[in-house]
Amino acid sequence: MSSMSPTPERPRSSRTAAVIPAAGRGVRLGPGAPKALRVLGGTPMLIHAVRAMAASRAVGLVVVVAPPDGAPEVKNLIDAHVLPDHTDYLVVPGGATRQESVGLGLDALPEDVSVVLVHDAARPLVPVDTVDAVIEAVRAGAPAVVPALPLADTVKEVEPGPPGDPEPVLSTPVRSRLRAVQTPQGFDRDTLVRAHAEVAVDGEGATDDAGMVERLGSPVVVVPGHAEAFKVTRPLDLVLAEAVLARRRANDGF
Ligand SMILES: Nc1ccn([C@@H]2O[C@H](COP(=O)(O)OP(=O)(O)OP(=O)(O)O)[C@@H](O)[C@H]2O)c(=O)n1
Ligand SMILES: C[C@](O)(CO)[C@H](O)COP(=O)(O)O
Repeated sequence: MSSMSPTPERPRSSRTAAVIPAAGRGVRLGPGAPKALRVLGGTPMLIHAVRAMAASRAVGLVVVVAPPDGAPEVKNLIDAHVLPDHTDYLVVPGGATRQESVGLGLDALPEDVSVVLVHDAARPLVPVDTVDAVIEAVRAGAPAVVPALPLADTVKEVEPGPPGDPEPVLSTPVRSRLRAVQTPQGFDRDTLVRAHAEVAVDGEGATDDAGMVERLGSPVVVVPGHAEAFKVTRPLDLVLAEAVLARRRANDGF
């Protein structure tokens, strides 16, 4: 494990890098430290997410996008935790939206990276098999790959109104055609960089990176996601994450 300065280097061979947007505040999780720094099983969520990417032999570099004023703290945190020898990392400050933070992570990639994963720090428990399946699909030629799961709930499209008011239903999409999308999402680097440079997104920005690639007109494919790749968004998700981690530790015997 080693840290690098965020300057481009000359290409030597083609590497796969993971960009981890971790600059969010975690408003929906409630008051406390920035979400990525909250502890899960005694270890910050961000460290779980970094290790989940580094668990793949294919990932040679992890770029962590820290809260805008928290890059030194995040670098110290990662320095204090063990990562596999094959994994370099960089820490860069993030932006006001997830999209902006991912863009700042992409700007920091060295020249020799050709495949990029974008993985939410808020999905700390994604299994390595899911990471590898995404990378494999990109390496096999897909410019954009997303892990996703079928939905358990029926979904309604509504006309949004003021919070708490009844909202008229506009339609019920056919559930069997819907997928709930997770991360890591995997990309051919040039495609993702072009999407971030060319796709204009209004309002809050894009909710995921594959959506931006779709707007370019490039194909996006789905591979099977995993139940344990869920996003820690609300307090109940933390309870589930602690339970998953406790079960893993019991199974691993430590
Ligand atoms: N300005 C932002 C906002 C979000 N993220 C990251 O994007 C991922 C997914 O975002 P989300 O789960 O919505 O995190 P938060 O924005 O922190 O959550 P909330 O909307 O509840 O504040 C997280 O790893 C988060 O740290 C980021 O890097 N920069
Ligand atoms: C990228 C993502 O995790 C895919 O499901 C999701 O869209 C992030 O949304 P958030 O509101 O920024 O958590």
